[in-house]
Amino acid sequence: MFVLPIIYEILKRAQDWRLLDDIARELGTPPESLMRYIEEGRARGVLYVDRRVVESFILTEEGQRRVAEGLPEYRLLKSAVCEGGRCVIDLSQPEVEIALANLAKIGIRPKGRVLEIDEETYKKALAIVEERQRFLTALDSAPREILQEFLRRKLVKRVEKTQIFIKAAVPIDAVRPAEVKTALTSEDITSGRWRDYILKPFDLSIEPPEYPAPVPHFFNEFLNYVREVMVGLGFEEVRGPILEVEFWNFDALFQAQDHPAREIHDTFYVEWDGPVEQPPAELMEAVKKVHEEKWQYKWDPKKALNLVLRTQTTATTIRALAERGDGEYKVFTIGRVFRPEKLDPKHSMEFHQLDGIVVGPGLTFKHLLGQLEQIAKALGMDRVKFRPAYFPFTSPSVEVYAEHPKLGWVEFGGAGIFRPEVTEPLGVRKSRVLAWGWGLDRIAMIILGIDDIRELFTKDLEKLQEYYSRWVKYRRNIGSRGIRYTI
Ligand SMILES: N[C@@H](Cc1ccccc1)C(=O)O
Repeated sequence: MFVLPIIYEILKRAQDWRLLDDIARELGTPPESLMRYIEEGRARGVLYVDRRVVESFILTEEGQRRVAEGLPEYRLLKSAVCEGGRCVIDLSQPEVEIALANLAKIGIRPKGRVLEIDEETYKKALAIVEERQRFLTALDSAPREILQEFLRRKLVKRVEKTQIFIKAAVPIDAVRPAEVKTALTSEDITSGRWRDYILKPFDLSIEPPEYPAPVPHFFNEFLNYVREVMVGLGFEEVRGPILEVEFWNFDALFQAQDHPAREIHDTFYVEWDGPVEQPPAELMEAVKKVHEEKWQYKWDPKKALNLVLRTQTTATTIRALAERGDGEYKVFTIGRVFRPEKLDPKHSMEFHQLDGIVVGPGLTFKHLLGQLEQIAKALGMDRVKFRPAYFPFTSPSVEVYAEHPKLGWVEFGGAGIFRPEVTEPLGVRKSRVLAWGWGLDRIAMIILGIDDIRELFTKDLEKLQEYYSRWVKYRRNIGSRGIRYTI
């Protein structure tokens, strides 16, 4: 069995019953600091613990004073002047009454104003008194009658003390000291060495240190600004779940169930056997029909109800479209999305998107580009480029790029007009739907000149300050910039 190294040290010394205080002294630690290990050893069944209440004596304040100054009778005897076999003590001294009362008990009494005794008697008396003085500093070894006397004189008081005795419950070769770990490496796990470690449990009751946020978080400020811009342009905000059914994340967007983006490497699938929110039955039916007709495969309603971490906030705008149907309106959503990407300066498995739709009859591709231009301008992006692209749910489709001061042209989102295969099952027939999804992390990197996506989540206070001041400067300049774009 593996035990903490300190417990091992204790067990080694406690093969027989031992007083904890003695072991603590050997280990050079105060006994109190061993208590939690004693408890742990007991809980793990490697240690017996026996508590005994014993009486013990400690000095009173008076007792402490007498240790420092000497007992009155001791001081009196020490002031003797001995000559020619006789010892004489002057009695005009402080506390002489107490001293004499105690000397009387050992048969020494004055005659008149001086105390005069033969040297032999003096030496005997001094020996008795010296011993008493010594026992005052060694109460543990003092004989009973001396303690009684100290008690009577209120030099000591009786207290009860718990003594802890311990004894190993296992032979020492049945245990081995183990390393204590607060974190495991992948090496620890693959080699199986983790079995030999003792894992320190997290104590969730401990308050974390307070985060002295010197400035608001620039990325939060940026997200709020994007929200303001969208509302300012006449869009209404909608929200949707992060834990989404495949139906809204993929099926309603005409992404075939065998589309590569739905394979495990691109999506975090969530295991869940409980109930999920059911999309309307006639909608499921309509989506099934269009998938089977156009993509030529057997659509599986069960698969559509699997849970995923949403991979795109288009899942949320398509919900809004299904709810509101035909008409004239503009909605947007801002939220987190998740994809199993390899973390690098431009990719993270968790990022933020701004998705928007503009719904209305007679909308065209030009309207879309105009709308995107307007938003890009409001966010202060100098130049954007559009490139033809493919998304299963839009046609025509574009990718949108902007120039990063260091990384060059960076793609930050997609856009297009929803295909009839997307809109018709939702009952949207008279209107066309302009749609886009932009990566907000990338946009923040572009406008603030940050060249690694991980920096958006830095904990370095100086950097947070630096990025915040860049953001403040940037915001001040937005509006005085123009936008040029090429198609
Ligand atoms: N959802 C797409 C972006 C997009 C949204 C809407 C229309 C076209 C493209 C993505 O995440 O890549």
